[in-house]
Amino acid sequence: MVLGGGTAGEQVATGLARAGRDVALVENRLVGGESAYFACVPSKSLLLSARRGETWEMAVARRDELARRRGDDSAVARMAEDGVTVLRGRGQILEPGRIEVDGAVHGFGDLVVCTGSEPVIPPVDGLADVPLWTSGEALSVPDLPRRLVILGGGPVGCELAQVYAAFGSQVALVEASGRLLTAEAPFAGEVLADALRRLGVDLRLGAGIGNVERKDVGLRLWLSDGGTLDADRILVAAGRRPRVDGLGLENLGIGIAPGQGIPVDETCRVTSSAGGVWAAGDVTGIARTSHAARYQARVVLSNLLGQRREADYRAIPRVVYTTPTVYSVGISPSRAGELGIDLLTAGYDLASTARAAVEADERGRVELYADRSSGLLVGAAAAGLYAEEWMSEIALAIRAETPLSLLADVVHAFPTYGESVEAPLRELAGRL
Ligand SMILES: Cc1cc2nc3c(=O)[nH]c(=O)nc-3n(C[C@H](O)[C@H](O)[C@H](O)COP(=O)(O)OP(=O)(O)OC[C@H]3O[C@@H](n4cnc5c(N)ncnc54)[C@H](O)[C@@H]3O)c2cc1C
Ligand SMILES: NC(=O)c1ccc[n+]([C@@H]2O[C@H](COP(=O)([O-])OP(=O)(O)OC[C@H]3O[C@@H](n4cnc5c(N)ncnc54)[C@H](O)[C@@H]3O)[C@@H](O)[C@H]2O)c1
Repeated sequence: MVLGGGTAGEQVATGLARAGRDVALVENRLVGGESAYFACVPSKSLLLSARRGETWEMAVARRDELARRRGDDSAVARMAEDGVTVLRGRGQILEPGRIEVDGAVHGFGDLVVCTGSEPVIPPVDGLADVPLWTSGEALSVPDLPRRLVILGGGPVGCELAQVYAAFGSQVALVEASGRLLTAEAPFAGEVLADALRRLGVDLRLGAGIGNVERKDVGLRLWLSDGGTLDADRILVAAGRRPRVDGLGLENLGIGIAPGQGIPVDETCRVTSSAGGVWAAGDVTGIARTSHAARYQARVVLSNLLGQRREADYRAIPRVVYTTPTVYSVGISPSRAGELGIDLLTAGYDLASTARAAVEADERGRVELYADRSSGLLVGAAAAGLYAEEWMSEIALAIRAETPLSLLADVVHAFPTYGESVEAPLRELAGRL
């Protein structure tokens, strides 16, 4: 029994059915989940349309086409072809081996929980009384607000600020911490802040929203730093939490701390359950990207099919698909500080590559982080055009624990942005 038919659930169910197992998938919205209809695909489509200079109408038409007009007929048909039984409705676990789906009770042997995550709405005075968007609405409705305030400067807030500003909305972004993409290397947030400001985005960093009030026309927001903002629409992009409420997990003896994901071990088996219960994707709270959800799904699949497999999260990329792209992988400088790792850092400005001159785009930088004690690369960050493509070799280097002396000997084609990693790799190899 697979509970939740998004990125992770679809992959687990299909894989098990193809291996000849008897599988049911419970889904209460759309088979395919957030990514296909309300998150990754529509946001990347709008960002590309913005880069190409398309009109808003063309961009919305393209987005909706790619998001399959938010219909899952083809996804459900594919499931049926693979032999998966799709149970439409909300699933709630009653006891070990029994689940209720909209009034009907079904039995199961193994259970895989893949219920994803949901947006967090911060407790701001007046916020509950005004019409709000979360990313789901922002990526599925045809409206282009004249004045948009975005609450939160993480990946969602930054990507959507660029989209709406590029299509002509007057965008303000309010971020409580002092910078964008707080968890990543500081230079990445600075490069992105510069790009957003050039598009006309009003960045209010280091401020929260005190309260919100409805006006005759639109809304007024009072900020914690004493400032005000007027808007026609608020988009809340203040983080997401694992979707665990109301699933009946307590009936399997699974306890979860507030705001946390379902605790799993390295095989993605739920640690506090009696056995036969697994989890994959955002609901585990571990990596919260589609590629991580698919990876965990493959790990669950192997283990359920009798081949032990352990997940390794050391080199899962984190990408913000703005222009320029922000790519991070492995340990960030702040995480290294928390873990007490003695980090060696070497960086390079993309402006010094020949490719930057050819592209007439000199924005950005790359930084590589090595652990002085192990002598290995443990993290990297880049802000620059196409960084999501040319930084993949660094993910491989971290995952494969490739010696720095060998990495420093790798030759990159001329003229590419990829050449930018050569000097920092040589520097790190020389300092170790
Ligand atoms: C705006 C935005 C942009 C993003 N862009 C990217 C990107 O570019 N790249 C990237 O890698 N990641 C991106 N992400 C993250 C990515 O969308 C998620 O990591 C991914 O969708 C998680 O997949 P999942 O299978 O865990 O959950 P989901 O795909 O959300 O699937 C969970 C499913 O479970 C169902 N469900 C929940 N509870 C029940 C229940 N009780 N009964 C029945 N069904 C239930 C839900 O309806 C849903 O379909 C983005 C996220 C957002 C919000
Ligand atoms: N390209 C991608 O892979 C991609 C894109 C978008 C989202 N995602 C996933 O979606 C998840 C959610 O992204 P997100 O950007 O919503 O969350 P986030 O947690 O990364 O960022 C939320 C931001 O909102 C700020 N904030 C919270 N409350 C606030 C308040 N009251 N006032 C002002 N600021 C406030 C926080 O300081 C934080 O910087 C991420 O974990 C990410 O993995 C991935």
